[in-house]
Amino acid sequence: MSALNWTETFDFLKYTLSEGESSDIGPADSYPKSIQSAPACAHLEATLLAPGVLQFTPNQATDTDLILSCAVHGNETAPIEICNRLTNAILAGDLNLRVRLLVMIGNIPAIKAGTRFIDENLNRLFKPDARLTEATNPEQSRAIALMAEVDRFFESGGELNERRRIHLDLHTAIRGSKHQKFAVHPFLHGKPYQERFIALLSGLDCTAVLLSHEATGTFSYFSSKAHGAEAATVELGKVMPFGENNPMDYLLTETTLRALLIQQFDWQQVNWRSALQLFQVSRSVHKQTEDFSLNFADDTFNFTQFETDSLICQDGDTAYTAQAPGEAIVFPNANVAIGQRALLLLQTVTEPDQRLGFSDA
Ligand SMILES: O=C(O)CCC(=O)N[C@@H](CCC(=O)O)C(=O)O
Ligand SMILES: [Zn+2]
Repeated sequence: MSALNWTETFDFLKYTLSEGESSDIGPADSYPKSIQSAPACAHLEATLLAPGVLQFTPNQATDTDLILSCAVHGNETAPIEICNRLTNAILAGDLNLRVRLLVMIGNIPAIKAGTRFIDENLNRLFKPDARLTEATNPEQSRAIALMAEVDRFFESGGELNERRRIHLDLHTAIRGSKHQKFAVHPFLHGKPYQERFIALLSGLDCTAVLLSHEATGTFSYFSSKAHGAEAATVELGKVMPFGENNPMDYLLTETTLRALLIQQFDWQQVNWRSALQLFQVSRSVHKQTEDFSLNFADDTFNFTQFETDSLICQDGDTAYTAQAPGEAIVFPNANVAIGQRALLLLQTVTEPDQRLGFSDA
């Protein structure tokens, strides 16, 4: 294994973005690389497994395998900054890690380009039951590599019944939201929800959780379905350029992430029932024609509700109207490719315990 010497100026994000552009970090194919001489290396191993993929393994026994991923969409900068701060803090010895941790920076070329993706939306390519095996563009090859890293990380941690597996895939939303921070919980195919995980999402400052109604190609769905991980797409505010995110907006989120990393997060202290609204995804609208339009203004917030029978969007000859009182929109985007999801429709869940299935907890 090749080695990389940590110095006080080491910065995980800068290192990842400068790879291939600087002669002092070695060729891009010299993986894995063990990080040496960091203050934290006295009590953990830090190994760069691939560009933007860094595993921390504490020397002492752990019972949790945690994945923190960001930049699955390249222009969603706040999560990248959060993951970078946490990673640098661990290496500098400022955070006493007590879980196995895999940090993943998703779409590196898209970060450099300042765009959501280069050729294709990476967060539609993680299909556990119809896996990509050959790539025809950068996102497809990255999806194949990231899925292999997730497989290896969870499988090498130990059996699912002996470990807690968590994957938090951190994003930001394109438009403003009535809930500044919220999470999308993957479809569980009838398996039970975990109250401790809903409480964790609340602890991360999410005030809404959307329960998916179907299989998808998202990164969090992959970890949930293929590895039984407690997983979610966590939306942390709105897309902003690097440097324009206010760290104060992420104080609670980051405090909870730090607590999770040092095994000090106590989910039973979180009053999620009063802090969090639950939504069921009722419909997923996929764009079918170039003649697709949204029937509301560009600055309409996520979670805006529509009156029954009012027009939400039009796709060629098909009109989508609100089917129940208070049906709400999230992630509307008329500019997606044909066949891709153009928006989700939501119903408010009035009996969260009943819907989540742990009313006796
Ligand atoms: O704001 C938007 O329109 C998109 C924000 C975003 O990237 N959301 C994720 C959600 C993934 C999920 O449904 O779990 C995405 O669209 O990939
Ligand atoms: Zn995103």
